[in-house]
Amino acid sequence: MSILLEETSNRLLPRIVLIACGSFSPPTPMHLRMFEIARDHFEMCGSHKVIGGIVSPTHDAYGKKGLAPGKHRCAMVKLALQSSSWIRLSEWETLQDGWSRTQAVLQYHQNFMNNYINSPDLDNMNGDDNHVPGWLPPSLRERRDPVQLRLLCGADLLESFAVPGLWAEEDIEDIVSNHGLVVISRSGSNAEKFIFESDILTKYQRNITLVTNWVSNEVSSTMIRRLLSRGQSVKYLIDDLVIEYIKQFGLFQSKTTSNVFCCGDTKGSSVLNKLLGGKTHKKKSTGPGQAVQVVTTEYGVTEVLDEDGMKSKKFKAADNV
Ligand SMILES: Nc1ncnc2c1ncn2[C@@H]1O[C@H](COP(=O)(O)OP(=O)(O)OP(=O)(O)O)[C@@H](O)[C@H]1O
Ligand SMILES: NC(=O)c1ccc[n+]([C@@H]2O[C@H](COP(=O)(O)O)[C@@H](O)[C@H]2O)c1
Repeated sequence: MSILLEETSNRLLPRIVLIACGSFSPPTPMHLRMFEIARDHFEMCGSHKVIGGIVSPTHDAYGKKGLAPGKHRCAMVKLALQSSSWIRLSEWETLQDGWSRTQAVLQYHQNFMNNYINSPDLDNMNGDDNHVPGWLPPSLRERRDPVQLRLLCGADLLESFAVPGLWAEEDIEDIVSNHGLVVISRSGSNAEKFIFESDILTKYQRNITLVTNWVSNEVSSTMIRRLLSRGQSVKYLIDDLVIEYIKQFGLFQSKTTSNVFCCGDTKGSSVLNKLLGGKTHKKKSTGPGQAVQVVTTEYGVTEVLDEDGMKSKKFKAADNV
């Protein structure tokens, strides 16, 4: 809703900021479309004012196969966001010592925004460090009322809540009760059914916004990596600037070449160090990202697929959540 509309309707809408957590290896147009679809939804409902969007790439230690180094993923997200006036990159996760749980990511960004809104003296907000991070929505201090940070995700991420051992129950509860979820539909997933089968999600259903994406686009990072690894074109599937960057740094190349920059891979590290100006990146392959793709195949039955689409686990969605 425009400021004018908001003013004429004589009420200030509660403000929200959307944050998408993921691998973004590489970022695809759908990662960013999620934000536009969600903002349109809130604007059309007239229920909230979306004042910013944050893309937060996960740490290298997440350990998912195909994860390019954080520095490259952040650079690609920045390029993909060049044409956006309101979605911004947060490098915070990638700069931590290890992988951060999504609940901790939300808490960090939420606390930072709360402090920023309430800080009487902007410059002293971070103590000695006056740096205001680039991910902060510029209009944050235009009003002093609180801003809620909501987790924006595709329905497959919601369904990953049921992967045994992947998410702590208290984290799920904290995310849905204190922040809220905005879930974009994705083919192969059934978010409504998934919520119905989960007691926690049903309890906090009012904090979960399901948005139907009527113009679905099944381009995924996995598909892009697959085409690239086969030396095939990805033009018109992802941003030209991102394609240029991938070419320039030789990312996602075929496993038979020497510079494969996947997590856990040690062969490409010397080439990688050169490209990164001699900096050594810690690479652990033991993070929770081993469960890479979650697909609901029939009502209530969820499959966890590995990178090559091989079925590795099959379970009832409600078993875990
Ligand atoms: N086509 C899509 N439709 C809806 N949501 C999507 C789509 N692609 C990605 N997302 C969402 O974007 C977020 C970040 O996802 P992620 O980086 O894992 O993308 P991905 O393309 O699914 O990656 P990968 O193929 O490596 O598993 C997740 O919440 C995911 O659900
Ligand atoms: N317990 C948790 O907080 C938890 C578990 C698994 C994945 N995640 C996050 O969800 C996102 C999933 O990304 P992918 O869909 O690329 O695997 C990542 O940002 C990852 O850090 C969080």
